[in-house]
Amino acid sequence: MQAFEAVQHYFNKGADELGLDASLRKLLVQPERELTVQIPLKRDDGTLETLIAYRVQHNSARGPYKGGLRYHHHVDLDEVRGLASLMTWKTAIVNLPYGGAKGGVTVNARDLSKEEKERVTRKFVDAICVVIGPDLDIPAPDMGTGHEEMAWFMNQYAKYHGFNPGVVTGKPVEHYGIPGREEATGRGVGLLTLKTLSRLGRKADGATVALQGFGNVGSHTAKFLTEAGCKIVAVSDHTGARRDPAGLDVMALWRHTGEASSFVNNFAGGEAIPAEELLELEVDVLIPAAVGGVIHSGNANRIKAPIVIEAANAPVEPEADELLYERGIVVLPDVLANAGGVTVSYFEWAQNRQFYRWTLDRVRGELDRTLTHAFDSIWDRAKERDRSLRTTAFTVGIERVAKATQLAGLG
Ligand SMILES: NC(=O)c1ccc[n+]([C@@H]2O[C@H](COP(=O)([O-])OP(=O)(O)OC[C@H]3O[C@@H](n4cnc5c(N)ncnc54)[C@H](O)[C@@H]3O)[C@@H](O)[C@H]2O)c1
Repeated sequence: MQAFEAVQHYFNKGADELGLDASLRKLLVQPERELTVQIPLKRDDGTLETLIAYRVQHNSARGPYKGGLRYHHHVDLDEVRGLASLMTWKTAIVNLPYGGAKGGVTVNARDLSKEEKERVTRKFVDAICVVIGPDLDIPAPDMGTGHEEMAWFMNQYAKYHGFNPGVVTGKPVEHYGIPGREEATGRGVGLLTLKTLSRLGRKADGATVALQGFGNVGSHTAKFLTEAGCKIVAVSDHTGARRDPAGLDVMALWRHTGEASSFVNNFAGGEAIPAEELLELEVDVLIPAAVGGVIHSGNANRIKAPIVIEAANAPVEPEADELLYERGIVVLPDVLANAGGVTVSYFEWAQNRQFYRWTLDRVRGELDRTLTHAFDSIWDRAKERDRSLRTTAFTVGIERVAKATQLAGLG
């Protein structure tokens, strides 16, 4: 199933719960605006390459559009559309005053030098700056982008519209960013993993975890869960996977992938395993934190973990989601599990608009409170109505967006 169709599938299940009529469904499903642009990239060797980039603004009923920028070679319009609509439901589910958007450039970020990345980012801003702004659409990091790209983004935007740090979130802390944004998505994933374990009567201490992806989200999730007493027994990235039933040395892996800029395949700890095997290990918790579509109808019946936490966006395909639900496997959906990033982005945006600084303690406290509230209400409602966490989360999000749409009128 294509990315946008998959989100529509989940949307329809939530809309069915609410008895939403067909005309309102159509309005809420269609993106409000889609932009496809070209990015001329002058390579370091002087050659010219033309890249394609997208910004999809899905819905703004509850506030300015909000969503990340992805630099990845698989990016296409359908994927960006799917991810943009996912953001609409995510911001509504955690009750942030935002709509949903997403952007992306079809390019392998690892093939670009730092200078080339900067040129791509600035050209992207040149192409989309008319539809971006602190009250209009606020990008953030996603796969292949981080705080450096956000700093270039803000700087380039200022050349058109003047200084305004609230145009983008995920900026460096020293440059109008907020402490705790870098760790926020992983911290949120970790926090909600602990809550899921606790609601299922399982102990965090000694719980075994397999983690796919060791980028921003995966590495911070691993650190948080290790500190909470969990054992990260397997980790993978795009180069390979390592396993140690006694628990991998997560901080050594941090140094290896961070300071040493290396990859999982040549990490000295544990033993190498085929990357696909990681998903099928007998562990307490499986956390896909890399790309979409990794759990599908072909491998869903081989998943042995009783808990799957969707740290990545859309890692479980809809057919697989049904199979896991039938087997009693608890899936914490992406729209809730990885909402920590956009939540702290909201704090950063609010801080920028007030020219005020938050402390790390305050950021963490408010993040924990926001996610706990969303998690508890969705968990309780799912149990009361005997629905999956995903369908319940979508129901809550759709209810809020539909209400805002109706209250504003169509005038
Ligand atoms: N960064 C955020 O704040 C944020 C917020 C919400 C959701 N997400 C989602 O989380 C996921 C990861 O984002 P990120 O920011 O950590 O990206 P990143 O670019 O920092 O890291 C991606 C990681 O995934 C690995 N990877 C890529 N392909 C793989 C494969 N086929 N198998 C195993 N590993 C693979 C990479 O090697 C890398 O370790 C994405 O789905 C993203 O949309 C990110």
